[in-house]
Amino acid sequence: MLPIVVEHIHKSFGDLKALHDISFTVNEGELFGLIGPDGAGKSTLFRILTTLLLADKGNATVNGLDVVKQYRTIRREVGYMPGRFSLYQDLTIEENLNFFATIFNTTVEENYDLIKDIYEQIAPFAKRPAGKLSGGMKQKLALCCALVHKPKVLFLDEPTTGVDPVSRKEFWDMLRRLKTKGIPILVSTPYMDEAILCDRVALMQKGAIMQINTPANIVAGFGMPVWAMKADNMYRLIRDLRAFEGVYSCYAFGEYLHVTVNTELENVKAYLAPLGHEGLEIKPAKPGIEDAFMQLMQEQNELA
Ligand SMILES: Nc1ncnc2c1ncn2[C@@H]1O[C@H](COP(=O)(O)OP(=O)(O)OP(=O)(O)O)[C@@H](O)[C@H]1O
Repeated sequence: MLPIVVEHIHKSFGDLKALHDISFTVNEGELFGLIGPDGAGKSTLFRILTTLLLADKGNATVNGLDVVKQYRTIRREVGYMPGRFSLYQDLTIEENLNFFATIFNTTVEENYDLIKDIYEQIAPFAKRPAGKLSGGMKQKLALCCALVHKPKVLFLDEPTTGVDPVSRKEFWDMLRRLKTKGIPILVSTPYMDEAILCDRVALMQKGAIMQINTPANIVAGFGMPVWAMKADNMYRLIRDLRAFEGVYSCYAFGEYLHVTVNTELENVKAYLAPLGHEGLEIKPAKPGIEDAFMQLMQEQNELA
């Protein structure tokens, strides 16, 4: 039995198609990522799978249970960390955790082995109200609360959004450790650097899945050379490159632009030369998952 099966799910809000024909499966023990920008439909899908929202069309099962007919059992069996902070701000760390344990008819002690690693990091602040914790600590507490009843499947909706880079890294280290305990995890993120930490990912945009694969296969399937470019005036460089028909895609990547071209590179250089860009640098770049994602987004936009 697969932990998550999604078949042809559709969901609209008025005229807006939030999800369009979404299908995928999550395997036993898998860390599966839904990757996409704001508005891609990730939270809507989480809400359908955690039985908080009904799809217009399509079927889905979680741990073999139908999200419509068996919603009560699913609610008992899954852990869900919603995108927005879900804890009680006035309750302390300890009180929040005990509260979540109680509503699932269990105790913190009963499943302590599962949360021990994470809880120990916030235990020194056990008496502090959740509202007074840093973003990274809130996120650890929210994860403990989602795990306290030993869920059979874990849903984490944008757990690292708005969290500092160090806490983001720590969080992903925690997820890798959780994975070794065999809990299948569906996690969403808008951050591409987190995509590569998943076993498989679905790249989403505007309510549709563009590709599902392992991060390595997605990168391997990227068929174009990528050029890293920079100049003193990056704003003008990006504007000039995007205005040139020989440039296929161009977007900011760290301190460089990542550029793909549908002409010889020499033609791009010849186009830029008279424009007088100071400090212009052009060098080959190694394609990453961001490049694959941008290419897929562009292809989808061209089809639309
Ligand atoms: N209850 C609702 N009523 C109307 N529109 C909605 C509702 N919920 C979501 N939407 C719209 O559906 C689309 C998908 O939203 P969703 O929250 O699922 O995206 P997301 O990928 O999770 O991004 P975000 O990080 O912004 O939440 C967006 O355009 C959003 O405005």
